[in-house]
Amino acid sequence: MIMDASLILHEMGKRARASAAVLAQASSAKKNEALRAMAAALRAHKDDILEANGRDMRGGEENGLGQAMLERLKLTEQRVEDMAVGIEEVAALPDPIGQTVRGYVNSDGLEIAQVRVPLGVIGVIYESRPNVTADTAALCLKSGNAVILRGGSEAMDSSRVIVSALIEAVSSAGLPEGCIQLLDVPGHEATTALMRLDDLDVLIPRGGRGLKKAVREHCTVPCIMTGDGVCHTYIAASADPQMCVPIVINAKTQRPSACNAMETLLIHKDAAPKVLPAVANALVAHGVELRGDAAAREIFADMEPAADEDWGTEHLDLILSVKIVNSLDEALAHIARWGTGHSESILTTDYAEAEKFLDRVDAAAVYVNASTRFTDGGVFGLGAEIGISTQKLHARGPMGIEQLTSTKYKIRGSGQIRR
Ligand SMILES: NC(=O)C1=CN([C@@H]2O[C@H](COP(=O)(O)OP(=O)(O)OC[C@H]3O[C@@H](n4cnc5c(N)ncnc54)[C@H](OP(=O)(O)O)[C@@H]3O)[C@@H](O)[C@H]2O)C=CC1
Ligand SMILES: N[C@@H](CCC(=O)OP(=O)(O)O)C(=O)O
Repeated sequence: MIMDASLILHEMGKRARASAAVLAQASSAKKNEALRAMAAALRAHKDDILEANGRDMRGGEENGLGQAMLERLKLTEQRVEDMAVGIEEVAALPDPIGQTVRGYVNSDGLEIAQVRVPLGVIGVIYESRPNVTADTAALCLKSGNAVILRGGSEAMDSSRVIVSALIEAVSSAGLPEGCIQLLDVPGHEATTALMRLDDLDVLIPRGGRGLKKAVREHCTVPCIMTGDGVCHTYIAASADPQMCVPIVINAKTQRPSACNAMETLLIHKDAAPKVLPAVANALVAHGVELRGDAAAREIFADMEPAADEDWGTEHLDLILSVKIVNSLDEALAHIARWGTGHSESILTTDYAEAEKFLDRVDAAAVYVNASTRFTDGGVFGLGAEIGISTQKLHARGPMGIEQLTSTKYKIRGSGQIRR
């Protein structure tokens, strides 16, 4: 299987590289034409896509996939339409390629322009969420990059039909079919081979800890990790009690399977007696299982004891760890110890405390008085996102089209030599 995947990928890499060269020179009008054709193709192939998704759903159910994961795998007519609209929104974004980031004349009289260019060939490994296939293909095409997609195995039928519709559209718009390719090989040997594909300019792995570990062990190409989220909400002593229930409920229950959902609630000891009962009752009413430390369980008895491993666990489900802390510093230390650098929030009315939290927490997105669920490319005004980077190099936080570009310097001289 290693040989098979590597051989297949070798050919895919060559096609992607050749297609990337064409795409890098394509006009904005041509790319937008292709994107609009991609949206139309999804609508035209809606029935095939839903049929394939039905097969994936049945497979998921047979294999015991949890409700949250099935919900994320499922497509409906509305979700296919949302995918098409999402691609049209990407088409409507300004083209980043060719933009001048900085332009100046240096002391030698050289005209120096730093301009945006595509990254080249991008590999994306992602979870079993079919809309990511369309979003990622659209973002890569708009930013002038060829992409090799490897979606989650539970969504493979859906991805296959979606990618085939997208390729048909790209080709009808006169761009090379190799701009968008699907690595349609099951098993982790295939994803591991993608991590080693020399033709990739960058790999974007989007997934949980198993994937992260595999990337650390096997990846030989530059990589932007969009990681798991052990996200916290800290209710400070001065928190506005009116805000606590809606924000906590939203952060935990609006989409528990998302990486930006809250996994641990920290509460200052002075706020806990007033706030915890209302918050905990609301969570239980929303079906959330609570796992608390001893102090939390003294205030709200309907909680399982939290084990040490709960603090580091991304449940991705209706399970929440709860801990009472003595100070902001203790909350910061807990987040530094157990957080994954994704999204963290403080609820407070104290300005100094809010600013300290914003400054000290080392995460991609740090919030005051808002739900961690907001960490999202669409919400942040990027159009869509290819993932939320939890690393610092090249890009951090939601990654849209600009984050899929690099720059180069164009220098225009008039005979200068360096002395
Ligand atoms: N920061 C972000 O932008 C995002 C983060 N996430 C995170 O993703 C996780 C949930 O996704 P989940 O369904 O668990 O997806 P996984 O992490 O299990 O899988 C994602 C992809 O990685 C592959 N993969 C998983 N493990 C390995 C491995 N050991 N070696 C090689 N390839 C591997 C999978 O292939 P296969 O399906 O064949 O197993 C799949 O294509 C959560 O932790 C969530 O927070 C999710 C979305 C966005
Ligand atoms: N940006 C996304 C979160 C990304 C994410 O976690 O996706 P998934 O793990 O597939 O549910 C959102 O909040 O909609």
